[in-house]
Amino acid sequence: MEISELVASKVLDVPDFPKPGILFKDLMPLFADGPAFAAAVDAIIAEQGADTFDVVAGMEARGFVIAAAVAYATGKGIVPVRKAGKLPRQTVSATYALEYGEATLEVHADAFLAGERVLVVDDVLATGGTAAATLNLVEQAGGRVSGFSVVLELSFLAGRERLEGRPVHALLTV
Ligand SMILES: O=P(O)(O)OC[C@H]1O[C@H](OP(=O)(O)OP(=O)(O)O)[C@H](O)[C@@H]1O
Ligand SMILES: Nc1ncnc2[nH]cnc12
Repeated sequence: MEISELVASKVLDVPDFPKPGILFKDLMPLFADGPAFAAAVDAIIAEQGADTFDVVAGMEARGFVIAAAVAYATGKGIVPVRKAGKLPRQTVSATYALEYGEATLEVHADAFLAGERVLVVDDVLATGGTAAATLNLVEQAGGRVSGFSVVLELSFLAGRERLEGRPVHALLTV
């Protein structure tokens, strides 16, 4: 089965969550299925190339699931990009709008070596607010974004346009 079909078969649509009018794409069935989760992680690594990055960054919370698996499978480290107030040392931060609200993300100011190649991964690309903020934070903290992968892209929310021509890999675009 194609990876896009596999992902499609493991995503549940939940209407009106977390707010009326939002169609929430729930990826928990994909995460809970061992072979399907492994196939998704392997597909992200294959499309990016394991030798194209030095470290993996993932956004709290669902991005951590993918990022940790990609990091472990490739023998790289993981840098968590966290919601405000969670990191103990000096941070760089960005506030942004997402499909159903607003959030602030932070990363430690010394999280990356100068010029380190950083693969950014998340579960969903919706409006692109989270992704745009994260890519900027990685660069503010001294890293170089080598690629950005998501499991699922919601193209009707135009997240790609917000990323101003940066390449995005999605296992499934709907
Ligand atoms: O493209 P955007 O409109 O920014 O939306 C995408 C983001 O929204 C979700 O995270 P959320 O902030 O809901 O947090 P969670 O992972 O903690 O559930 C998702 O995991 C992405 O990070
Ligand atoms: N519709 C949606 N479903 C799941 N995660 C999301 N993150 C932002 N919008 C989302």
